[in-house]
Amino acid sequence: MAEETVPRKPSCSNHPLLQCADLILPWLTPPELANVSMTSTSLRKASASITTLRSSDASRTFENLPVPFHNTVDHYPYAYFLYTPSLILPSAASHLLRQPWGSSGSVPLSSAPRCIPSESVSLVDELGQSVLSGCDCESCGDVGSGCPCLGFGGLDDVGIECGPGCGCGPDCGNRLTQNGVAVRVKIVRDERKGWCLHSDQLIRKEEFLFEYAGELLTTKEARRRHQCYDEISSNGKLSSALLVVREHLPSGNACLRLNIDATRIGNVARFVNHSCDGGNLSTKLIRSSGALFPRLCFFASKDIQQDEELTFSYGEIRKKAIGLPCFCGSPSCFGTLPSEDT
Ligand SMILES: C[S@@+](CC[C@H](N)C(=O)[O-])C[C@H]1O[C@@H](n2cnc3c(N)ncnc32)[C@H](O)[C@@H]1O
Repeated sequence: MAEETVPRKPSCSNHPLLQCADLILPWLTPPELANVSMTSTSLRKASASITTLRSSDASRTFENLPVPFHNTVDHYPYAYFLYTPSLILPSAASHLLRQPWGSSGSVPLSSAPRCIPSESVSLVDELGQSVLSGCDCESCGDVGSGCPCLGFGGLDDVGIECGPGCGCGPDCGNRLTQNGVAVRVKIVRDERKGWCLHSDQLIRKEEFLFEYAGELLTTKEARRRHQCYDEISSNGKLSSALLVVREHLPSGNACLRLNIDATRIGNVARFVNHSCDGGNLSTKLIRSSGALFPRLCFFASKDIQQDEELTFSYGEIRKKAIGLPCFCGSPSCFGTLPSEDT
């Protein structure tokens, strides 16, 4: 005899969105997640667990070490931005509209592009001699090994590492800055400065910390975005992270301008705040043999204790200007943050 079938009311766990919540929710922005969480108790719980996972690692598992958020001053659990562990060209960035963040399964590290896909280049001096040719070594971390990349001199304030133009592989010891964030850091909320990057371990003077990753822009596009960000950030709604770096080329007459925007897509370096006394970080451009562009890398300019905030100088203030207020707290504080107009 056939059993009597009682039509069931659809339960919450049968909600189509809940059944694939783990697949969909990690792709949502914070406002979208908040909207979804209001629709049922189960989705509220699922959204809460996404938020917990997001605040436990800003790097979306792209880095070797998790980078947690800590906030005891207001209700923001994390800052929302897309993550890239290395420089990215705008053509690639424009395709990157969303990125999963907060799924219980992690994104495999191998899917993270570590270097911008660049064509092999060779830099030449005024006589047309190649000054950065790469090496044929299979392994050249040893200073005594005679690797030409280690012995190179000629560009002031520019470090040289092995790169795509070399015969060695990713494990070569002369690729110190090419493996993502090298020290334990955390992102701490401050009432006046917003998010701040802090050390979560003792860091020794001259140790490498991380590079400044983001979108590599043309100067025209950087100027356009600067103007746009200035307008929005004047009402306190945006913390822009567009950095301009100038590299003087060997001839002394030419200057390469790098515009790196980490506002929408970036890495942990986008949380480093300004300090008028220069802070505890110094920057250096690192060229890798065969890579088209140098990368801006951060090193400790002094010993840094665990929990100390990591800061550097955003630039000089040459004239009195009306700008965003500076709260660096150093005795030499100028009162205003450096910008293109100061
Ligand atoms: C690159 S972001 C740094 C991270 C930023 N605090 C955040 O919450 O995302 C630069 C912005 O941080 C803030 N900032 C950086 N240094 C500061 C300082 N010394 N005093 C006040 N605000 C600062 C300004 O809003 C600036 O536009």
